[in-house]
Amino acid sequence: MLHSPTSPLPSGNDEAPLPELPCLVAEHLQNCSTLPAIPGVVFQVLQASRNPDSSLSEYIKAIERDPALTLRLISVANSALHGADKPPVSSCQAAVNRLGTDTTLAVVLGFSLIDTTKNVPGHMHLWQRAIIAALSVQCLCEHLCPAESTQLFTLALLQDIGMLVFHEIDSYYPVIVEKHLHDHDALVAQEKLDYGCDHALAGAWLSLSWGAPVSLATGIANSHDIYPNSDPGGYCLNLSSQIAEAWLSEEPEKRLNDFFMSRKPGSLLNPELFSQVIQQLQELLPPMTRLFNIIMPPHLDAENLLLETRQALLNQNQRLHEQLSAEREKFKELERHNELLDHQSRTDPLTGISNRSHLEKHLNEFFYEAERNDSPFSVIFIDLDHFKQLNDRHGHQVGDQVLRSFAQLLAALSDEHECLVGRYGGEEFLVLLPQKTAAKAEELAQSLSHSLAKSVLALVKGEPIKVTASIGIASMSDAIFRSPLELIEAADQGMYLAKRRGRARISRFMDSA
Ligand SMILES: Nc1nc2c(ncn2[C@@H]2O[C@H](COP(=O)(O)OP(=O)(O)OP(=O)(O)O)[C@@H](O)[C@H]2O)c(=O)[nH]1
Repeated sequence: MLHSPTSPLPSGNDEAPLPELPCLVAEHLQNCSTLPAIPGVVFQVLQASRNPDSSLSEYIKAIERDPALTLRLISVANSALHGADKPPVSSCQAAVNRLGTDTTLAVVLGFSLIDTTKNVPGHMHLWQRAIIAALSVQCLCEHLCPAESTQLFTLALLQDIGMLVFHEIDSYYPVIVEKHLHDHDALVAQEKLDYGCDHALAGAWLSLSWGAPVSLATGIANSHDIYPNSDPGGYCLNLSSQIAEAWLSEEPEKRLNDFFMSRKPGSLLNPELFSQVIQQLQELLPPMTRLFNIIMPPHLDAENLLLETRQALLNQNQRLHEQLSAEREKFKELERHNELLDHQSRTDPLTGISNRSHLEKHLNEFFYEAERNDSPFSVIFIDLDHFKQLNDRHGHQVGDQVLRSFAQLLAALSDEHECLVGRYGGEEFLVLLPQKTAAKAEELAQSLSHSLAKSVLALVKGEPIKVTASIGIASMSDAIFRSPLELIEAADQGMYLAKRRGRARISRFMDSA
């Protein structure tokens, strides 16, 4: 961006924290004789507003020089916007007192600018937008940030005055405005492309050139910024622009409804506030447009709009509710699926009891816990006898059935005693007995042998199939085991001893030593 060759600022404003204007705009602002001239009265009000030491009487003295302006200011002070529930004022002093300096300045500037520009093609829309935005921001601020209300009223009313500059610079500008009449963001983007800055910055410098306070100029410059919920003043300003744009669109009810429905979750604009703002605007707009001498923007069917908004809200809530239920169902489904995966990762598919990796995980846990606490921990290693023969004689399917039935016996055992049972591989099974001594493990092994002896594990053509098992037992107290694997190997050795001794029996690792 080029530096402006000659600053449009009156002396004393050099410290204004504004970005520089592009050369083209700065030159026009400096030299353009057709830009709206500020009447002497307004100039004096501006002077007073720039001086922090000015008293209200200086505003009043300046305004009283123009009886017509004084009358209009009194009317504003008595309007529904400022004078509702208050006794009417009849003097300039009382009006300025009621309105405060910010609003007085806005109204005085507004009157003068509107009077001088309203007959220029395209300008009426600008002022209608300004009035709707100013009234909206005032209504919103009353509820969300009353302390900022008057300042933001001024800002909203004057935020688009920079458009007057572009109207003077470029005879094609009215076409651009017309093209983007209902899309302010698109207009701003086009201005930046064509002139190197938007009308907010041009308006800020224009206001400074008239002698407006730096705070007002900065506010105008930043009026297109997007403000978060946490900055209620800025947020109200954003909302007011959107309301004004929707109000002046071709389908105001629909656009306002869409605008409300598209607000972000957690927005400060709740349904009650929205309906209050729309109703207040309906009441305030006619007298205000009369006061400012501008054409009344289209009248809305507010009742219908609010009905539609309420209905849309209900539909939205219903949709949200349905979405939430669907998501909950999806989540439950996912949970079920995860549970299934978890179960599958722990379970031996043939027998339905714990698989080897699950056994090993717990073996580690029990082993190190016993080691740490010097507490008992025993392991039972079971190998079904002559299983190859069984498979060979009756087939694999019968073998599978036997494995499943044996696993059920083991599972019943784990229900009775605090232990973990699982298939270690092939026809080998493990029982892990945390907190159990070798003697307890032996008791349990015997009980298993007895129930195995009584159990029919499969039927082949009505013939009962029974099996025996060789069982080995190892316990933490049997030796110094350096790892969980060494304890399992010891139980395995016990099992082999049982095999060597003739199968269908129980042997302890201790006996093999
Ligand atoms: N049906 C079936 N058989 C299996 C399965 N896994 C391993 N086997 C069989 O189990 C048999 C184990 O045979 P061996 O290791 O020789 O042992 P054994 O025949 O039981 O003899 P001993 O252990 O000495 O009593 C093999 O024939 C394997 O094919 C399985 O999932 N289903």
